[in-house]
Amino acid sequence: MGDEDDEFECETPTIPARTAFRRFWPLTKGLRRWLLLVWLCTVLAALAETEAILLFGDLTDHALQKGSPAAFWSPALKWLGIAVLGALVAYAGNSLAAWATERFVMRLREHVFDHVQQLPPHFFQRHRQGDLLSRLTSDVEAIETMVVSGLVGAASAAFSALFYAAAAFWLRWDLAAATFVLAPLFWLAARRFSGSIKDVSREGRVADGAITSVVEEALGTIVLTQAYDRRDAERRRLHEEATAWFRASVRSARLNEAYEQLVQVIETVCVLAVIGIGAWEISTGRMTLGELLAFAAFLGYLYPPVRGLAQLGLTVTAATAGAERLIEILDAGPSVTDPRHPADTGRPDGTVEVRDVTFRYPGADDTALEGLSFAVRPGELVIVTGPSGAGKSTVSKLLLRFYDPDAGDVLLDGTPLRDFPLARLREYVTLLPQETLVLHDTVRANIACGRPGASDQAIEEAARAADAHDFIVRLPDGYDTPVDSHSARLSGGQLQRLAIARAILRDAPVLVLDEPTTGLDAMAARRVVKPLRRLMAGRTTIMITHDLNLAPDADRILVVDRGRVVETGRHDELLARGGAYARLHRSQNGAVMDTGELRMPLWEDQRARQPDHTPRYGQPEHPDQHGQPAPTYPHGQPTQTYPHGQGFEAYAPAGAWAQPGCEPCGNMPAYLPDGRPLFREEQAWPGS
Ligand SMILES: Nc1ncnc2c1ncn2[C@@H]1O[C@H](COP(=O)(O)OP(=O)(O)OP(=O)(O)O)[C@@H](O)[C@H]1O
Repeated sequence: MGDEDDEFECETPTIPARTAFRRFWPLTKGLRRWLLLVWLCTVLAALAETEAILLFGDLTDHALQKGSPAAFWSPALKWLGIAVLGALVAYAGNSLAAWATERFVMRLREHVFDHVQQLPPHFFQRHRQGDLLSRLTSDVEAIETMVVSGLVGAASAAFSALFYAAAAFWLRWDLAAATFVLAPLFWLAARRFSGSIKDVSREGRVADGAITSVVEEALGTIVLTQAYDRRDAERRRLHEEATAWFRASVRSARLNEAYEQLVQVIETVCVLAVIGIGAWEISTGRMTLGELLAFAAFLGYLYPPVRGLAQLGLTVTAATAGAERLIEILDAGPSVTDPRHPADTGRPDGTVEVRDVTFRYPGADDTALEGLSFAVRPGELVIVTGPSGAGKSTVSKLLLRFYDPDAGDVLLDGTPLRDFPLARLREYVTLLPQETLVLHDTVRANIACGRPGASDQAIEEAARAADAHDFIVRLPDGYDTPVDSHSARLSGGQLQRLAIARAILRDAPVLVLDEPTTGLDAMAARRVVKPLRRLMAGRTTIMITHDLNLAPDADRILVVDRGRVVETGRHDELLARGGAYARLHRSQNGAVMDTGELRMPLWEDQRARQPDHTPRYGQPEHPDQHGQPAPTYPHGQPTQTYPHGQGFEAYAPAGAWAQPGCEPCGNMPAYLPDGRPLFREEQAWPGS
């Protein structure tokens, strides 16, 4: 797998236009007969033009040169009829061509998008999002100019060129032969320019992707930019990429223009040759003026397709640069696929076994997991903890089968995960990722995506179980309020509870929670605990976390380090053992803020250190709302600044722990030392 994926880090491969064309041609299936029709329309339009030119010669010789108005009407009416017919055919052909090309673009974009959605997580870590966006938009359109417009254009231009050339030969073969001697000049000019145009197009496309990436990244980190006044740095980054793009665009325009002008000069040479020879022929009486004008008109019609053919070569060459970038994506395969012979299991009970698993990320030097083993019985809660980079999140990726292990197996109810159909497996194992993922849709749709087709009642029940119903109904449109990931309407904790409601609705037997309280402040984390417990009840849960507040609840704790389990046991046993877990626990308690209910043991420690439960800074001056004496503070001044949780704990009056809006949570503080409630009622809608 390693070799196969190393390509992610390679330069985009260069490929010939023919290979690129063959790669995308199958996507025209179903459109080909329409393309043939477009080509037929072009042929008919060319025939109409030819007839019009012959009528023009006729008019010149009979009506104009002889000054006979009577000779005007018949050819003029025929010409008009042909012009109208030609216009209708051209309209139909061009409309059909637009329909076919847009359809192709749509199909190609969906094809690439669908493929991208199956790619493994490391693909997205190694490619900038903006660059992927530009590949899915402008590069997709470039391919169209190669495959559909390119092909139809080439076929039409080739036909027109041949047709007008034949007509010119038919009119005067000697004159035609004399002018066609110069035709290879067009081909030489196109050849001279095509290499440079491909290089410069490639540079332009890469720069285009880089600009989209910089803008996308800058908008994603706008708070950092503003808070650290990084506007100049971001502007410089954009300027660098924009300069590359600017240079490529200007060079490309210059090359195209130079080619155009060179072709104009070649055309002028041809026209002058015709007029020169024509003048000679007329003077000797071998040709009429009408014939010469008709011949010149054929040449006038002949040049655009000839020039178009050469230009098309350049367009296709430029589009190949886009094709290379798309093929690079399409060649990146998903890391896992559906089994050929899927296991025929019903809903599993939820026994999970990780058996001697070794895993290395594609392209990485070191193994992320090394002989890792553990088992979880149905309904158990197992916490996987350990230092940063130990391999905890990698465990979650293997449990969801984003990757298959290099050695060993991950089993669900005794069946290897690779034997389950992927869609079915992800119904059975639900991930609650560290970053709360929100769809750009309504609150209802965000919960319902846990189980598409769920009834409104089921959605509401899930929201209630996730303690989300109350804040949802306070939103302006309740469940129909639109939200998105950058929405300021919902706090981190509220978004997390939406995600919990979604997971409750999904009702999978196995849950993988990746740092469910990380990134939440103490109060938000506290509000998430009860919904989390409801979610975990009766399900096999593997919780990956640094936060050890739920550790006492766990049936087993696995301490992972450098991809191996270094300790395992229950919270008390591991603390008593005084090993890696005890050290982790100690370091966390020394560094982390209070998370309310989660931190009961700490608070009890605190109380244990003050056996008489007397507030540290003296006796109360007045009783608080619960009839408890309010504490006094140094110099008798209530303190309102709490630099961190520990400071707060030190000030919190013993016995005042109760959270408004939640059932009594034991001896937790409910009020700040100055009497304000510790937990404000949630504002569902800032400013509402
Ligand atoms: N896409 C990747 N490609 C290569 N190596 C990776 C990739 N993702 C993770 N790793 C490496 O695998 C190892 C385990 O990473 P993992 O994310 O599982 O650690 P973790 O314990 O979850 O860390 P943290 O607590 O900081 O999230 C680390 O050494 C990490 O650098």
